Amino acid sequence: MITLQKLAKVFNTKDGAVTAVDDIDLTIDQGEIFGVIGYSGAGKSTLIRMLNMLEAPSEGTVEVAGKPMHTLKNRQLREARQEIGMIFQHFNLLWSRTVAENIAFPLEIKGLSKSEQKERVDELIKLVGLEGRGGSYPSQLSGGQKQRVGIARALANNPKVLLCDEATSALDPKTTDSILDLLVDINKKLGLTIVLITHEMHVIRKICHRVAVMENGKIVEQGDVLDIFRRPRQEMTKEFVKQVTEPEETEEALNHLFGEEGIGQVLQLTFVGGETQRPLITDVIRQFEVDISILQGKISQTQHGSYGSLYISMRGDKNTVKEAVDYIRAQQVEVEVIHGG
Ligand SMILES: Nc1ncnc2c1ncn2[C@@H]1O[C@H](COP(=O)(O)OP(=O)(O)OP(=O)(O)O)[C@@H](O)[C@H]1O
Repeated sequence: MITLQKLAKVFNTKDGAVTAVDDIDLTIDQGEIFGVIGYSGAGKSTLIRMLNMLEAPSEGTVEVAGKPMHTLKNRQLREARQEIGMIFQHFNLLWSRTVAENIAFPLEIKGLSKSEQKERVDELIKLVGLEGRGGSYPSQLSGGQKQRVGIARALANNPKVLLCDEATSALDPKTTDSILDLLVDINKKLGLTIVLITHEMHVIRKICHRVAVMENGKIVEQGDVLDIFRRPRQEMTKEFVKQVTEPEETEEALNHLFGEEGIGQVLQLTFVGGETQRPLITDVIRQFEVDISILQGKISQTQHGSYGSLYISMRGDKNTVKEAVDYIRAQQVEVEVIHGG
């Protein structure tokens, strides 16, 4: 559905050239929810804005829904853009227009009759759960409701692709989740391809099928969300995975524990899918002369199944501990020795 080849963007500023996107190759399949994660300045916004040519590439090609976007101009570009909806962090609504009038805006531009517009607006209002609010003005809505208007407007022309530029970054955690649920719902109902950019791994975990990690304009790692959680390779990816698997206070609490006598070896186990339900710890203590204390555990859900993260401390004879760790590794469970290795 989307193919990027050797895509690059260089901004020429007073202080010299800034390479925002650096030689990116990427393919996104139809019906996929694809996330791009990175810290501020990584180049995410520039990348997503090149998908609909809000930003023109310096080099490379962008193909969306079979159209070579980088070659199109004027009318052809306007037509191609109708296949690509977009939502923004700060909603970009028209404040002097009601909810219904905001949603109708792209339909007006397309030249639909008043009655056709009304019919489509009613459908969209229902789709995004804003029944009864069509006559309200944006200033009378909550942040979550404003983003629902943004989504309805972006979907008005039945696009094939929806681009989400930090669409939940201005919302509180509960509202974020309700908007993410809506995006999953729309993806399933309409078979829409969704590309989102974010700096929050929670967003990736909750709704994305695949993810790319961006740093300094490049994609440094990409893959299925579950695989990335299970085996992050790059330091940057590990940091993002920690946002979800390791609450902030964990590191502090563990560091405190490391100072205690007899803590033994502290291990982080990561397991996915059916493995999350295996009685692994029972197996280990039945087979090896080791003592295990569970320090912290968590199971999280992704679009492709669950994964768990468990911190344990293991004590016993050095060789036996090593054998027990090797045994756990042989069960397809990732083991990281984080203390006493
Ligand atoms: N119009 C512009 N002119 C000059 N430099 C720009 C422009 N837009 C972006 N940049 C630079 O390109 C780099 C990437 O910016 P970009 O906004 O794409 O990153 P980002 O990952 O989306 O970060 P953020 O979430 O903070 O927007 C930054 O160094 C930024 O300063």
